[in-house]
Amino acid sequence: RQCVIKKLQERTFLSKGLDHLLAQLEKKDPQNFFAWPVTDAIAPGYSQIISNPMDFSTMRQKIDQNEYKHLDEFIADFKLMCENAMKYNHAETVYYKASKKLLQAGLKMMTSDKLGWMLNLVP
Ligand SMILES: COc1ccc(Br)cc1-c1nc(N)nc2[nH]cnc12
Repeated sequence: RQCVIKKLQERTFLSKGLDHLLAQLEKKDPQNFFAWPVTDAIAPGYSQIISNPMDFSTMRQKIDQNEYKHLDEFIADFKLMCENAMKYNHAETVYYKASKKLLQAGLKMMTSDKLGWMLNLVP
């Protein structure tokens, strides 16, 4: 019973931390390019080129549904989201440049040692 309570506490602890990280990352996307899924209407042929789409609203859903067991799963979705934009868009576009900048700033924030406490939560 105690271990169940402990697991639940750890889980809310992790999701609180991920909530905070997501909010920090969203602030780094002022044009809201990454707030919602990219549609084929916005980007012709996107769904044929990008097989695993990702965006901040989907990451929010996954936090709320406890789908992230570890910080590195959250980081992997963030990287996927940025890499998708760099795959579909050419290097001189505003989207490619915004995603490169977001990726660098986001990883710098998330891989700093002060986040070590989140890395081993919820085994
Ligand atoms: C949700 O996406 C958008 C929303 C509004 C506007 Br304007 C552009 C995009 C968008 N466009 C393209 N070509 N590539 C992307 N990668 C991530 N965002 C995008």
